[in-house]
Amino acid sequence: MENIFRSDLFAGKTVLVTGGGSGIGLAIARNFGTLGARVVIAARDQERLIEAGQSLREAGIDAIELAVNIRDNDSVADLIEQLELQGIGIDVLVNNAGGQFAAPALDLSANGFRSVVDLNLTGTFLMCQAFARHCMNRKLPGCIINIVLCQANGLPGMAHAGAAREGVVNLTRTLAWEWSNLGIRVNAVAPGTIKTEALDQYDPVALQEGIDKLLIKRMGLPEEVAQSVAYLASPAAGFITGTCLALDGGEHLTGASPQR
Ligand SMILES: CCCCCCC/C=C/C(=O)SCCNC(=O)CCNC(=O)[C@H](O)C(C)(C)COP(=O)(O)OP(=O)(O)OC[C@H]1O[C@@H](n2cnc3c(N)ncnc32)[C@H](O)[C@@H]1OP(=O)(O)O
Ligand SMILES: NC(=O)C1=CN([C@@H]2O[C@H](COP(=O)(O)OP(=O)(O)OC[C@H]3O[C@@H](n4cnc5c(N)ncnc54)[C@H](OP(=O)(O)O)[C@@H]3O)[C@@H](O)[C@H]2O)C=CC1
Repeated sequence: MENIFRSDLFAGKTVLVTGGGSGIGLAIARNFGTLGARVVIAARDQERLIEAGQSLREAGIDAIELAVNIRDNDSVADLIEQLELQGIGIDVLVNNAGGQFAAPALDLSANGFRSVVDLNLTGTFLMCQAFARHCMNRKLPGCIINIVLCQANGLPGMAHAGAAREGVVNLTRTLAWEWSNLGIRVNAVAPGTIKTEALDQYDPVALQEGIDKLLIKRMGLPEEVAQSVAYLASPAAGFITGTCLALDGGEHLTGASPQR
């Protein structure tokens, strides 16, 4: 897909993308790298992360991979400490790591609910907090973009994820308030169904039914998410904070979420 941005837009900037070893996160990292940024990709699966890092470097991108489990505060602190020890300052944080499983609310165990909230809400908060402290230490501004998912009409079949992601949208607004005096802009992007390998875990018939109900009848592309994220991180979005951008083929209007 054509890149609409200037190729040196993020020269001199460093962008940290959680879950950057696969799917949407890797597309986001590749896009920032193509636009001149150094990128740090962080996730749990080291093998996949290294392979992703190599693919970025082969494309001429300055890429570093580091391990993190965003659900674990010590792991998050360790990630930031490693970056600081290496003299790497982060300008943009993209909280992309996340996920869930499909299950009717009546069947969800307390632990199953908690694990999805832990990953998507608590994990995102821990990363945001560590990043804000890092910005304070550097005495420099920053930018956070939280990837959520289209939950505006509720998320039947994924109550835990809907609650967690709506929590992240509210967190986005609150942190935009609290950290405006630090020069940190905080925004979110809410994708609908985006064509990545992670969709293999969902029923293809249900997926197609959802797409048929959209205003734009196709899946979104990871590159489309990546360009929206780049826009929100760019100076062109310098007056935007506390928002959530729906990138979903109109799903937030049509309520096309299938019974998952
Ligand atoms: C119809 C299609 C709609 C498509 C919409 C598409 C929109 C969204 C797309 C995406 O988000 S793409 C997704 C990207 N990746 C993922 O979703 C995978 C992420 N999953 C995970 O990381 C983990 O599975 C998890 C959800 C965080 C859970 O990990 P954890 O290590 O905490 O799990 P466990 O310790 O194994 O289990 C904890 C608890 O949860 C229950 N559980 C786990 N998986 C399932 C499952 N598939 N079904 C039911 N229950 C599950 C598990 O049983 C444990 O509960 P207890 O048994 O202890 O009560
Ligand atoms: N594809 C879609 O249709 C949509 C996806 N989304 C969201 O976009 C994001 C990316 O999705 P997508 O690329 O499709 O799926 P992926 O499964 O490829 O991406 C999820 C990423 O999160 C990382 N991750 C998961 N748990 C943790 C953890 N505890 N700590 C650190 N990293 C973690 C995974 O890496 P690892 O396992 O190595 O840790 C993986 O790289 C997710 O938050 C997803 O829910 C939102 C709407 C739609």
